[in-house]
Amino acid sequence: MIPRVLSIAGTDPTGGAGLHADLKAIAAAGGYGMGVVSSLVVQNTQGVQQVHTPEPEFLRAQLKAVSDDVVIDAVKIGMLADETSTQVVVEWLDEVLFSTHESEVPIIVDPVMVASSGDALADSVSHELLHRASIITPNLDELALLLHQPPAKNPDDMVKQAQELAQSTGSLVLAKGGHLPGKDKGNFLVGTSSVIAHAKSPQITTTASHGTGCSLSSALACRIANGDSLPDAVQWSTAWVREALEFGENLQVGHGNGPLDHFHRLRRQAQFSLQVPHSTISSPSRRQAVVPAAGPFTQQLWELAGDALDRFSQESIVPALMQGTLNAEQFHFYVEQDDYYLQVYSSVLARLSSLAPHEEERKMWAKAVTQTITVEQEMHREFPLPNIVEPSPLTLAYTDFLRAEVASDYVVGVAAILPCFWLYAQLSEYLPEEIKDDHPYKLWIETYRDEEFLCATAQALEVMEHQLTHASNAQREQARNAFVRACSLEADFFTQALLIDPR
Ligand SMILES: Nc1ncnc2c1ncn2[C@@H]1O[C@H](COP(=O)(O)OP(=O)(O)O)[C@@H](O)[C@H]1O
Ligand SMILES: Cc1ncc(COP(=O)(O)O)c(N)n1
Repeated sequence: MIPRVLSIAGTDPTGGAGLHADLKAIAAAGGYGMGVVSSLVVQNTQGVQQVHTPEPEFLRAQLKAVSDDVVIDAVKIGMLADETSTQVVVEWLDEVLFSTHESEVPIIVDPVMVASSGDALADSVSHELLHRASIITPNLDELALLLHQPPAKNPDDMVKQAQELAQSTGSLVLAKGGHLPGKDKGNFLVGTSSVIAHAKSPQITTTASHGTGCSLSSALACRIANGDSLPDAVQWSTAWVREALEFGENLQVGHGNGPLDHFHRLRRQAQFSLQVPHSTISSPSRRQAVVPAAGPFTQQLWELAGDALDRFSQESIVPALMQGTLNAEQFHFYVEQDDYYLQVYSSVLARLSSLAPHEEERKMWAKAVTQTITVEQEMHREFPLPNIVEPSPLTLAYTDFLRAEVASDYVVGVAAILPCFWLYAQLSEYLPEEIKDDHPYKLWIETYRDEEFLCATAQALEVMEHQLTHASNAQREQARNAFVRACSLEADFFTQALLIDPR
């Protein structure tokens, strides 16, 4: 079922806040958005210029038009400019929504009073409305205003105030930490006596903050209507808003505080590289290899890795992994897939060892098998993994590809396995200079400095160079193709975790 979510809110002709933001947020959260206009607001990213609030009958008629026709799975209420508008909504909730809908419809009230530009949008939010909310989503200042107290200065005080509001209204309160000092801008879902959920939102420095609160509460309404548990819905919407905030400036909308990129995640998912044919290499790599090529043949391969390396370093999990901001669920997925991959990878290395024409090469591949098994055992010690990992379609495509290439020809097999050494070795280039102790992936990324692995990569490159020097032209062509395909799969392998909806 696709949740049908109604937003009752004011407008923003620049599309970043109010009803416009709500509809985008609902769509991004997987729902069908509907909108009843409470006030027409002349505003842009720099501020509010005028507010026109239609007659109460007009608001009533809009609400009736929706509820006469559509089953509503959740309601998000934003700006209500005056007491009369609030009264109309309260009556509609009591007389229509609560009486005609069999199951309880979640009502998320965002007590909008002041726009992020500092302009007033409503004088107050009536307790009559707050009492009817399932969840109220005030920011720091709104929470303080509702309680007639000064704004909280730290998360603990914010939670205490949220608890007070929950007690006086009987509703849950999502206290939003966007304006808290400190590095975490996360949110707390609070009941009368306890914290039900906390979702972290590590600070992003951006001017694209217009409509953050509207978007968060709409996404929350939609995820609850979707059937998510409350903690899951809070996690999902907080992580999604943060991502939309992170990429908002790219939209280049307006000269003030611009909007979030509500559809950044969908855009990223749509760009997933499996759609790009492997043969379209547009930018030969000019970057320095951490482990240098072993001669002209491997140098040519390095240049062919250009596109994949760009994706690997910019669009995969690598940047977030290095910064420590990668979502835990995405990291876990990556580690699981890596575990499956390594099992197949070690069997492919073993096969190369059995095919190698010289004793030295046989020993080298066999040593790589042992190293891989050791890494895998360590992974199992450090990170709890299920006994049987289900490979994703992409992981399976990569591992099946390696199995097929190694079965066709030794030289081609070496070319297919090479990106796993070479691109992986490149990871040490992206390591932060200092990995702080509170970096959540410290243990993991420190292994990227492993000298033994860099040494094994140099040896694999020697083998490749030697084999290509003595190969036929047909074999070289096949080997190049296998290498480019494997580079692309390696980059995809590091990108696929981002396709998961993080919470
Ligand atoms: N600078 C930021 N870095 C990370 N997350 C942020 C930032 N600003 C806002 N958020 C997220 O957006 C949510 C809503 O923002 P907030 O400013 O608190 O609300 P409002 O837009 O109503 O003033 C925050 O609770 C937080 O989850
Ligand atoms: C119609 C309308 N509703 C709400 C806001 C608040 O926006 P923000 O989420 O940035 O506080 C706004 N600027 N306009």
